[in-house]
Amino acid sequence: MTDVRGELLQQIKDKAVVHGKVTLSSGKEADYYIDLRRITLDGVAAPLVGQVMLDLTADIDYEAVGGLTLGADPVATSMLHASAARGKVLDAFVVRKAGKAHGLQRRIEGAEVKGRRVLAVEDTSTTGGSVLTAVAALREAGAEVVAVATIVDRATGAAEAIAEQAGVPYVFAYSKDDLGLD
Ligand SMILES: O=P(O)(O)OC[C@H]1O[C@H](OP(=O)(O)OP(=O)(O)O)[C@H](O)[C@@H]1O
Ligand SMILES: O=C(O)c1cc(=O)[nH]c(=O)[nH]1
Repeated sequence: MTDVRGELLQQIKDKAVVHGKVTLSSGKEADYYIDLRRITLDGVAAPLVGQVMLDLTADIDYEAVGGLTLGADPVATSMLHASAARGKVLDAFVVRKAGKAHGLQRRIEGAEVKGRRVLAVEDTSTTGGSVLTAVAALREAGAEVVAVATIVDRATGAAEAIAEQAGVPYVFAYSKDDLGLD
C-alpha cells in the first residue's frame, strides 16, 4: 500500500517551506512561510492533497467543500476530483473575499450551499481569520458548516479561534512539528 500521507508530507517539506522573515496575512511577522500554492498547484503533489484531505475528513458527513479564495480553491477542487475517483460526488464552491458587483453578484461561487452540509477548507491556517471569514459567509448564505479542515496548521491560534468563534471541529493533516518547524 502506498503511503499517500507520507508522500505529501515529503512534497511539502521539499517544495513549500521557505525560511526567512515574512509578513503574514494577519500582519504578524514570522521566520518561515509555508507556500502551499506550490503544492496545491503542483502536478505531482496536488492529486495527493485531495486524497489526504478526504482521508482526514472521512468521519465527517458533508456534501460540498470550499473556502476563502485563493488558498482554499485548489484544495477544494483536488478533493472534488479525488472523491469522484472514489465513486462519490462531492461539490465545490469558492468564497470571494468581497461580494461581486456585476454578473450574478454572488459572494459564493459554484455549488449551491444553502441548506447543505459543507466543509470549510484552507491550505494553511495561522490565526484562522481567513477560514472564519469563509465560515461567516457560508452561514450567511444558509449553509450548515460541519467542520473546518486545513492542510497545515501553524499552531498559532487558529484552533482556539475556530473553536471559540465557529464552534465546529477543526482538523488538520500536518502540524508544524510534522514539518520539523519550531
Ligand atoms: O489563518 P490566517 O491568519 O487567515 O492565515 C492563513 C491564510 O493566509 C494565506 O492566504 P493569503 O491571505 O495570503 O491570501 P491568498 O490565499 O489570496 O494568497 C493562506 O492561504 C491562508 O488563507
Ligand atoms: O499566515 C499566512 O499568511 C500564511 C502563512 C503560511 O505559512 N503560508 C501562507 O500561505 N500564509
